[in-house]
Formats: sequence, C-alpha cells, structure tokens
Amino acid sequence: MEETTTQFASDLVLKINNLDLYYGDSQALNGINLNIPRRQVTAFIGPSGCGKSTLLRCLNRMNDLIDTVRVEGSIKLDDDEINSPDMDVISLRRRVGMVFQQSNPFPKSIYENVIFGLRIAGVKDKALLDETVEKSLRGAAIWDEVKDRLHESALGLSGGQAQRVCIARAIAVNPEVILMDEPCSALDPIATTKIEELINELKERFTVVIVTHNMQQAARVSDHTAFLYMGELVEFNTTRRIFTNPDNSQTEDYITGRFG
Ligand SMILES: Nc1ncnc2c1ncn2[C@@H]1O[C@H](COP(=O)(O)OP(=O)(O)OP(=O)(O)O)[C@@H](O)[C@H]1O
Repeated sequence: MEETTTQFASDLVLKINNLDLYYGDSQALNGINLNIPRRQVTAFIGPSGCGKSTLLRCLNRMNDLIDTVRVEGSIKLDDDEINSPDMDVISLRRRVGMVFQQSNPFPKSIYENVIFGLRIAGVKDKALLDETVEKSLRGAAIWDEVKDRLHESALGLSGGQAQRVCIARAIAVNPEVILMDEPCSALDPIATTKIEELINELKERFTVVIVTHNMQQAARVSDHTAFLYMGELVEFNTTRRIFTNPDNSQTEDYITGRFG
C-alpha cells in the first residue's frame, strides 16, 4: 500500500493550521499546515533560513520573547489553542519542553538542574524529588555516569553529558512534547550517537520534534519529516518516503545535495 500522510493521521498531538509568522514586515512562515503524530519523532529539515527554528519555537510560544514577532493561524496542542491569549504560557512550556543547540545547564548541581521545574512548581517532597532525579537521569541515559556526583556542578560535565542532563531536566516535568533545536550540532560523533539512541527511546513516552541540518540524522532518528523552503512547508511524509521517493522535486534536490 502507498505510504501517505493519512496513514499516521489518527493520533495527533499538535495540529498546525494556516500558520503565518512575521518578524516586523518580513514574513518567515507562510501558510503552514502540519499535523504532528503523538509519540513519534518528527524532523524539520531545509536550507538555512527556511524557518525550521521559527516553526519549532511556535510550538511552545518561545517566539513571544521576540518583540517584533506577529503570529496568525492556529496551533492546537490536543484541543488547546496555543496561540490563544488565554493560553498559560508557563504551563504550555511545561507540556512542550525544549532542548537547545548549545546545552545550557544552569550553574547549579546536576541534581538541582534536573528538578529545576519541580522547584519552580513548589514541590518540596524530598522523596519525590530524589525519585524524579533518578528516573529522569535514567530516562536521559546518563544516570550511571553521574549518580556519584549528583551534587557537583553541572558545569563540569562534557558537552554530551550536559546535553543529556538538559534532556533529563526537560523530561522531569513529564511533558507531552520535547522540542530539540539541532541538539547534536555542538557534539562529537560518539556523543551524537548517544543522543540519537536516546531520542529513539524517548519516543516511547514523549513526542519529539527535532530540527536538524544533518540529513543522515533525520533519516536515522525520525519517523516523519517535514521539508521547509523559504518559509513554506514543501512536503511532509514518512521519513522513509521523503528519503526514498519524495513527491516534490525540490525535496529530492535538497536531500540529494543538488540544491541551490
Ligand atoms: N529574531 C529574528 N528577527 C528577525 N528575523 C529573524 C529572527 N529570527 C529568524 N529570523 C529570520 O527568519 C527566517 C527564518 O529563520 P530561522 O532561524 O527560523 O531559519 P532556520 O531554517 O532555522 O535556519 P538555520 O538552519 O540557519 O538555523 C530567516 O530569514 C531569519 O533571518
């Protein structure tokens, strides 16, 4: 049977409809329609400046931090409108966590980094905090490496370890979705492999949306791939289809390196 987007349309965590985004007068996203399947990995690919990070940041309203941004259109997280003025952005960011290109551990212990979100939420139960630290670090595949130094500064970790602690911090609040903006671009191949294996495990519990410049990485880690070009969604389909038999010639040119 033909593999089409309709095959994975049943359980959607995010539904993006007619999304436009402007930085001042400059339009960066144009009429994006895209549904993101739950507990799967979706990759955003496309040439530099096509709008991948901008689109990712729409999913937990990180663009609110930029004064000139104007957004039109709808993004539903389950049945809740993300762009509604009534949306509580703090709770949205708990439901849709984020991991950045450069790992950003806070200048605190590993333990405090992981439970940062719980501290903000006022959780004081020591047993619960201890349990969350262990569960989150195990979930981020770094428990064995740090279990004997939980109270040492997270700033002493290697880049790959710090990125996994940041992933532990993201999963500690039990989000529905984890956004990852080029999470491996500052890492060596071994640390990259660890994060890629981790992404594969994370999708048992979470939905992952990842921006990557690395075609091989998109092919290795994602179930579905969206190709963007100049602020438009050119093609969205299963990763296998995008990388073996894309519908659009621009997609084919991009993934085969013939682009531009
Ligand atoms: N804060 C900002 N203010 C104004 N324009 C911006 C801002 N951030 C991004 N842009 C513009 O929006 C467009 C999309 O940028 P974006 O960073 O989303 O692309 P991208 O595909 O993630 O690129 P890259 O792969 O290089 O990170 C670009 O033209 C960029 O210059």
